[in-house]
Amino acid sequence: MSKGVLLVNLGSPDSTETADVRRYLREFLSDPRVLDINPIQRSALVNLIIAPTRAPKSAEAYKEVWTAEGSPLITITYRVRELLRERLEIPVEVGMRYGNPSTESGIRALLARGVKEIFLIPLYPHYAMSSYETAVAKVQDTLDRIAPDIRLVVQPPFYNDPQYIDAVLERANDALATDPDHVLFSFHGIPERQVKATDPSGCYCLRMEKCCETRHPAHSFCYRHQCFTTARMLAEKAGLPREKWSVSFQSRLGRDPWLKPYTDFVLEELPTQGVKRMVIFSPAFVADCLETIEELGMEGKEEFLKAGGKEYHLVPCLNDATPWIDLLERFVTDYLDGQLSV
Ligand SMILES: C=CC1=C(C)c2cc3[nH]c(cc4nc(cc5[nH]c(cc1n2)c(C)c5CCC(=O)O)C(CCC(=O)O)=C4C)c(C)c3C=C
Ligand SMILES: [Fe+2]
Ligand SMILES: [Fe+2]
Repeated sequence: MSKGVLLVNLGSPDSTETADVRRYLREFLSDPRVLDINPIQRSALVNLIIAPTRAPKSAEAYKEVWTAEGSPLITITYRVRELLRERLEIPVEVGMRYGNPSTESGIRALLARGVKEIFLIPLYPHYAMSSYETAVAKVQDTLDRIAPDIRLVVQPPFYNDPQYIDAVLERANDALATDPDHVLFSFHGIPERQVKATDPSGCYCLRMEKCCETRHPAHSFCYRHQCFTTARMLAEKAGLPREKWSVSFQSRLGRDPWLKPYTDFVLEELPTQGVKRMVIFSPAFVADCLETIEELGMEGKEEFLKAGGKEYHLVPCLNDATPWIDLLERFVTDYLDGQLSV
């Protein structure tokens, strides 16, 4: 059977024009897996509050990171596609969950090559309904609509894959060589209620103390547990003593409680605890994007320095680094060798 690979990431606006950013935010935040509230409230919130007020602010932020080629997230994902194509004999396409190139265009490009089975790699190491789950659902829904006979096989989250851990650490050699006082692992946040919503037992995650540190089947879907595991594995592999590293969650939106501690608060607090030199990782993102370049690289750095910090080193994402391409290639060869079931 003819097989092909689809890489799916989050997506960016088409340009930094406010109208394009507004269109992108509307599509993104109308997703019930992102704003998981009553549909009438969601529509009111998106159309009456977020689209008018957030779009101009986000457009300014996007201007800070935009390059001559466009959005970093999109151009990096295209480079990854090219590098994978050089190594594989089966077609490789890209589709974004929101915006362009759309998920559907990626699928149609594979269908045009005669592909009958798609191997989907959601470009997220961790499971969250607002990232991994919605990417899989979008691909499945699109296939049901335009090509119901096509089979779909999905790469599971790889947050604890030793090869992913090594690939992330390889990006940190220069930063860690600065002998930091503290290392912060900052993950994209999600609302606490979404951790509870994806708990299949309905009674475990965030409902008891240390839930994420004790073994439990719910952890196949627990973003918080998976982030903690990635951070612990990175810290252990880097030989960091326990008191020299911590985890935080960034990019919250709205007033509901999100996973804590919040990165911006931690960055202001660390200098008051004697931390002058720090290194910050963002292991939830495989490609540099608005949330790493602007939020951590610019805003976060300013917050830390203003609070009395002296040195701040942001570890670049995996981007198009060879160990990451090696890992993606391994995912595909494992799939082709039949090590993943449909
Ligand atoms: C790591 C995976 C991501 C999760 C989980 C996630 C959850 C999540 N995000 C928002 C709201 C926004 N996120 C925005 C940007 C953005 N988010 C991710 C990844 C995850 N989001 C990425 C890679 C990016 C950058 C995209 C780019 O073009 O570079 C934005 C847009 C920018 C802004 O206005 O801040 C919003 C909005 C929610 C509400 C959420 C979970 C519920
Ligand atoms: Fe996000
Ligand atoms: Fe948990």
